[in-house]
Amino acid sequence: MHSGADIKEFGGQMSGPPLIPMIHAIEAASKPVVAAIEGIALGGGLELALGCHYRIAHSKARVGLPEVTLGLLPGAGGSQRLPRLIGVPAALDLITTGRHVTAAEALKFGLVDQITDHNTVNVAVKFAQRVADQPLDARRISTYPCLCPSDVAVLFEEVMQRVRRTARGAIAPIACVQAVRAAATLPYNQGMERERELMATLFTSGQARALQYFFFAQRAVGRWSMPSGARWDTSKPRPVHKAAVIGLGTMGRGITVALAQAGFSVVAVETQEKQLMEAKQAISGMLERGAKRRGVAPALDKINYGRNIQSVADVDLVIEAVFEDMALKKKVFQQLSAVCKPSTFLCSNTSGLDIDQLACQTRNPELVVGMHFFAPAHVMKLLEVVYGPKSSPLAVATAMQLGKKIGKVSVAVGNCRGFVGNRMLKPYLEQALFLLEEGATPEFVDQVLEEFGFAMGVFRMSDLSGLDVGWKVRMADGLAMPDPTTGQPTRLRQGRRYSPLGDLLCEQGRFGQKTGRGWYQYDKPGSQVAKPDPWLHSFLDEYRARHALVAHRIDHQEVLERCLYSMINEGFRILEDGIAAGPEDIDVIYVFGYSWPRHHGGPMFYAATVGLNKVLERLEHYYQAHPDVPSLQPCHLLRKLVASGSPPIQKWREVIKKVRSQL
Ligand SMILES: CCC/C=C/C(=O)SCCNC(=O)CCNC(=O)[C@H](O)C(C)(C)COP(=O)([O-])OP(=O)([O-])OC[C@H]1O[C@@H](n2cnc3c(N)ncnc32)[C@H](O)[C@@H]1OP(=O)([O-])[O-]
Repeated sequence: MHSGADIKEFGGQMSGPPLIPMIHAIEAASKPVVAAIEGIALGGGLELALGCHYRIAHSKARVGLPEVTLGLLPGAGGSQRLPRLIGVPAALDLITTGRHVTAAEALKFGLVDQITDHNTVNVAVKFAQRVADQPLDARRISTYPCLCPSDVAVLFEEVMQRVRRTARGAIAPIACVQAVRAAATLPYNQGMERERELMATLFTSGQARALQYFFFAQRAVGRWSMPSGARWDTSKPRPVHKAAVIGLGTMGRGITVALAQAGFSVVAVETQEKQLMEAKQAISGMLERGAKRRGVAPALDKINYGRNIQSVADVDLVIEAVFEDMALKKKVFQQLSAVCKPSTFLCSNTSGLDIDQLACQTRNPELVVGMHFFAPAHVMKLLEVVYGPKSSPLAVATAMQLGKKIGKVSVAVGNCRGFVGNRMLKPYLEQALFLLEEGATPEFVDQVLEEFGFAMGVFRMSDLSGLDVGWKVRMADGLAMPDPTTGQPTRLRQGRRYSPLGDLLCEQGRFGQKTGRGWYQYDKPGSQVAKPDPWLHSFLDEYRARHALVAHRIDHQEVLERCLYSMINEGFRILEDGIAAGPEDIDVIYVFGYSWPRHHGGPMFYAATVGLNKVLERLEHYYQAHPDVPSLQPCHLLRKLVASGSPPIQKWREVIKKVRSQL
């Protein structure tokens, strides 16, 4: 088993002998060298095997060149040998995606010479004896010509365009294509030189550091802790065999599919007949499509549908996914508490409501936690597991383990409005609206955010998810209403600046893609092609005139700083309040749940990269200009970190601990 270089050593002194000369020496050896691959051979591990004359893999082995996921390329000859061995198209696929392949697939590619179910080393020794007297000249991959399709220039052009489109500003996938192009067009030695130059650029890039940080952050979130001192390693989960989902709207359907696909028996309850029929059809379709993609049988028989909440009496865990309305959810929790076994965990898929209020409706509030999925729930990797003041470590451990079993990256977070993800989204969305009021257009704001690396800018995203969702929440909060004295929308609510722009669009029936109009216009309802809307531009002009707002030129820097730094500032408040245990939790939530570009590490890592003093200074600047926007006021923890000399992100927890103990 060889998982490649020790990622902690990147950027510092690497231990052990230099890999490239060692691989060259193996390849140049006059005796045959056979690599026996068991478990995994990734990165440098596979590059070493590519220097050998033959490769034998166990049938359960996996191989791959995952360097691109760490912001690098296979820099020990991998980018030059792999295309020579398996051809340019297959090598481009493996190197630009970093995906792991099974032994069977590796054999199909010609990456390994033989696979075995027996002891790999024994088989490799026998193999070596068999080939001992065969000439090695034809086994040294660096001497192979690179197998290219005749239209290789067109192929590289197409791949480069596709990679640029999907890389969202990440440089490693592009460098990977350039390195493979060098293999296809240059002699081996020159190709190696090009690989070295490209690797040197990547090695010192901030993106590689961000991706390597993120590798460890993903693993760090599994080591959760609660302010009570409960921890992942001292809290045992209870096994869950049978689960239930209550409410089969979009979220409930996705959650049911995720559970069934992972092998859980699911009781899926929907009280409305028509909705239940539609849900059954939709869930079966999702399961069948997923099974076809994975080449397995659809898990249709794992689900029992029902209209009656009584049918969940014997399940181990329930996930409530009814409409986002506190009164309704409270009622459901009262019913569940009466119907279920006393030991059943009761979880809510709320995206921001108070878990404690729900827990208070039940006999066993310690068994209540939030399980906040992201749409579409069977696809999106993120799960926020939300503990309230009464939630037991057992309930948190069980929800975290269930998340893992259904393939989610689960992050344990505290209970507050919006939890971590949606709480941080609020100032970000708010700033985007303020920027429109002050002179920007939705297209410009989105362009800046998409250039930064978000899959979608804030306004395109809002059109996709539907403007009416937030409108209903703001109405319930008493925000989205005209001023009772004037009947006019006001720009001040509850003592702070408020933008009613989203509410005004909803009043016009502009709910986004589904109505064919939102921040953009669409050819027809449901279309995904967003086009700038002249109506919206005149509407903004009129709005500014009505409120005596003078449009000013807003540049790229202002959009980025106001949207991102206000969100980051909220992230520091979340850390200060103990809602997230550390910056890694926030960063993992943002990358997996909100399409934050992974090559920027996550919002908190990005703040560290920009420099905490710069973030502080710019927030102070904007807060001075907008004193009625509290989210721009730099929080105590940020000031404290800057005053402590802006320690590296790995040391923030020490400062956070001090700040929390002073509160
Ligand atoms: C010039 C040429 C240089 C060569 C470059 C390369 O080789 S680039 C290629 C570089 N290689 C890669 O990109 C491979 C990266 N690794 C993987 O993809 C997966 O770990 C796995 C598939 C090997 C095992 O998955 P799994 O779910 O069974 O296990 P898990 O993921 O939970 O890990 C268990 C523990 O091991 C830790 N750890 C693991 N690998 C490394 C590492 N390389 N380094 C350091 N640490 C590593 C991991 O952090 C965790 O520690 P914790 O949190 O317990 O303290």
